[in-house]
Amino acid sequence: MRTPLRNAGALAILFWRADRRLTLWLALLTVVLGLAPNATAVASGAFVGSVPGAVGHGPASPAGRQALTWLALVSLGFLAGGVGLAGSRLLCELMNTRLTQALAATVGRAALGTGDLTRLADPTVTADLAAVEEFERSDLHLQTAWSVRMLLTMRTAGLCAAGILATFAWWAPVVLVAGWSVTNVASHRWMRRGFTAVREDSGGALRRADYLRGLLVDAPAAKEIRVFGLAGWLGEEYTRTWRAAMEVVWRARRTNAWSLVAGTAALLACHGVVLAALVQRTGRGELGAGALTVYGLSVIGVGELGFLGPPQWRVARATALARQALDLSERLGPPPAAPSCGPPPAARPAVTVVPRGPASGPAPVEVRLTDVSFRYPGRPAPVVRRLDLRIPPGQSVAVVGANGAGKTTLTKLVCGLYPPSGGSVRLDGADPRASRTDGPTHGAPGRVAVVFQDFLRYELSLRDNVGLGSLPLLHDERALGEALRDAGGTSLLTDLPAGWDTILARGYDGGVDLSGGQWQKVALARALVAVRGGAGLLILDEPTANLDVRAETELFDRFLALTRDTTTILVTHRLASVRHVDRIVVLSDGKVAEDGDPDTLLAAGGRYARMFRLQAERFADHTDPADHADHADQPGAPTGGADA
Ligand SMILES: Nc1ncnc2c1ncn2[C@@H]1O[C@H](COP(=O)(O)OP(=O)(O)OP(=O)(O)O)[C@@H](O)[C@H]1O
Repeated sequence: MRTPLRNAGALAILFWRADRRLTLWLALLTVVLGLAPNATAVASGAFVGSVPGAVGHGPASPAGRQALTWLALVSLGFLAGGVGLAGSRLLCELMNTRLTQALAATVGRAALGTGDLTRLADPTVTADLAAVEEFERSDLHLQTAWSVRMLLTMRTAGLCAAGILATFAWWAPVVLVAGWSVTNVASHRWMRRGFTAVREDSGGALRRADYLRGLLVDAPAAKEIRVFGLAGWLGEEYTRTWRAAMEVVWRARRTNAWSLVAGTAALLACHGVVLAALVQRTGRGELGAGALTVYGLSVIGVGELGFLGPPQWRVARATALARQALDLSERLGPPPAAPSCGPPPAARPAVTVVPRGPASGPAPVEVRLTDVSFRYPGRPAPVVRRLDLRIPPGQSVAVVGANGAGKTTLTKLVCGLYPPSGGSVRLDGADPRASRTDGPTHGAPGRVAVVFQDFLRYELSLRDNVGLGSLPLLHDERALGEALRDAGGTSLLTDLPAGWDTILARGYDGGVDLSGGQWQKVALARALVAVRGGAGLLILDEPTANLDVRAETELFDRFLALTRDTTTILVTHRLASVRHVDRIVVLSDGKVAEDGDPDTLLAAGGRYARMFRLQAERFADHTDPADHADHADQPGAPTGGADA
């Protein structure tokens, strides 16, 4: 019993958070609509009781007028019920919109509120987030307010009917409620087994089935699936997985069907006892036609106390989800902590901070990692081991190393996306995970701009895709245009049908998808906008994989020139592309293997020099590795890794 009550409490909190006034109005309407049918039943009984007198003495007689008054009250009761229903439908629609927003805000803020990604990697959190998201995507949540209102109205009406029936015999409502309770418990048990099976036994399989179905219908997956001829296999795999998941639910329900039968039999028996008593006392002349009508309607009315149907199931699901959503927000910590790198989330409030323009230039950030170790949650071995690195403000550093050396992990730690397992990461002396939610800098642009390998491709306009680097510059077309130009994407603006307003995704009116290289330019432009907006540290983590090495070199050089006053970290495995950085850091096995300026490292003949020569010598018929190092990406070619 505690769990349903806790869940109901969670939904009540969500209602309250969503809109207090609307909640109060709905509560009032719920009570009125619950009382109305009982008042109508009493008026009906009185009308039936007054009919013989009215027939005997005529409609103009006092008895006739009394009958007509009762009839008018019955009609009024029906009318009030109808109007109340229409009104509550309207309020419920409004409430659902507010609830959707409250739920999204609760879960969204909770997810964003995590200063780092550690807890988001927790499988239980992922499962809860997926469940809430699935609920939001389903039609169910659009019926939540209506279902809650309906269920509470039913229960109010049932309670009122029980009170009326108690005036016939105190035990009558008790017997009926007992009958309904047995049925209720039996049905609840049957339902719960189904839900438990979904959540605990087949939740993973259902998510997998959902993922497989997504692969079948999602546009981005369509290319590979068609080329590899996977559609048939995927279709079968989806059906098999879904059936296997549902079989668990069906089995749970089949094996518990006996409880439904027993519950129904108990309910029939209890009704039989009360109806028999009513008939008996009517037969003895103790009850008139009016009283029989009222009590008969009350017997039916008490059913509202225990009736199980779609509203109850929907409310059960909504309350459970509300609990999950609140649990999530409690577990994930206090919202909202602004992420410390990358473009700020679109939902962040408008900023009041005056952005630093390019004229003054953003103050470059000092990066300092002291004795940093890091292990991914659930992974036994550390990926970064006791690493020390100081990057003075304004320096440009290339981080190089073999696949899996820990380059991306290092950038994530610098961004504060994960807390180090040991040691400390400081940007200008501050923890990059520190929240910026208080004080006048609330919503200020991040001090770190980053473009990851798997940067975000927002299904939004070109303007948003570029401008989200710094919200204050979102509508500054000049700044956005310059950033796009500097990222080499000016032609995009002229080629796209609606210019800045073109949605960068198919499936929207006039929407256009971009090529991989074009997307990279957009992402780079976004980072440049962030730098204009005040980011003093720019990290490019191989976002240039789609470019050949010459284009990558040109781009890096252009970026280094553009961001001369910004601390810059470039991650790449093509050493020729980063010849013009101030400093090279070679990572190997999560540690700094070599550190120095490119010329010194090359002259020293160590690991970096070997890597550089290997990449160059592989194409010995050419003299400049920059001309050819892109071929190093070919199968079998050295990756430029420290162990190459
Ligand atoms: N989210 C994660 N969870 C668990 N392990 C991870 C995660 N991300 C990376 N790793 C592991 O950490 C190690 C370092 O990965 P990282 O991506 O930092 O290497 P990298 O040097 O950037 O490699 P590449 O050049 O291939 O991009 C790898 O062994 C990888 O499998």
